[in-house]
Amino acid sequence: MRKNIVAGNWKMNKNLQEGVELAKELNEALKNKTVNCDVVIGTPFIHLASVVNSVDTTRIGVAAQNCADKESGAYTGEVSAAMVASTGAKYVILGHSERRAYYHETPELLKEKVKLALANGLTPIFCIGEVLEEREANKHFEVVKSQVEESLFELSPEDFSKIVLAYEPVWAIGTGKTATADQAQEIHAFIRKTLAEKYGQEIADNTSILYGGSANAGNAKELFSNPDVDGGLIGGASLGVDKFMPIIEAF
Ligand SMILES: O=C(CO)COP(=O)(O)O
Repeated sequence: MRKNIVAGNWKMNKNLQEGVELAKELNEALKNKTVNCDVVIGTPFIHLASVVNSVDTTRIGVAAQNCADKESGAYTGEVSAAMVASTGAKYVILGHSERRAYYHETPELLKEKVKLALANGLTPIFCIGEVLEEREANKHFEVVKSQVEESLFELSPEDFSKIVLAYEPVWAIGTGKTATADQAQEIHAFIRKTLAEKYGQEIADNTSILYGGSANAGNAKELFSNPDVDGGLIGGASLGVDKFMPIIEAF
């Protein structure tokens, strides 16, 4: 059966010392506590190794927020999937709308990143989601469908079954405007149906589909109570244990 996952995406926040401190605080808060979801934190690259060494990685999975589309070599400034994996990180967030919009990441490029992440044993948390104009034009279903088709549907069923999806409507990210529980359920169910048509019901049923976009302690319970919402990818509210723990405990 699919897993419930609450994943933090710190984005470009926290210097190294602050990041390690936050990771340690979260580790402490989770100690001796039973929670009903897997917990992941997505840190900047330079934090990865220190954060991995600061937490019980059987309780907290560590994620990079990106990786290169090339294996290795003369690509100044890039960080490969193998390098990410060598830190002990287990996940990589790929296809975030901020990377698509600000760094011009294309479906083709993301396809390469996903392949390399999988080849290096990382679990991709693959982000999809429409912008406001697409939602208003009622195009959100076709947008998310093509996002998964374009970057993921060449994967073998075995590889696809290692993917975690995150539906993040761009209009809800960092805006304080969350999708309603019904809007989230409607599109998550549609995404699962899309997966079932391609890979069969069993793989679709086993794929975790997270919601992201202004999720917080106040709305997490309602969002997560939907049958097709398997957790959250949390930005702002993952930057403090006081805000992140209640979301973890919403399951
Ligand atoms: O983009 C997000 C997570 O990847 C969501 O960010 P916020 O939770 O800050 O809206």
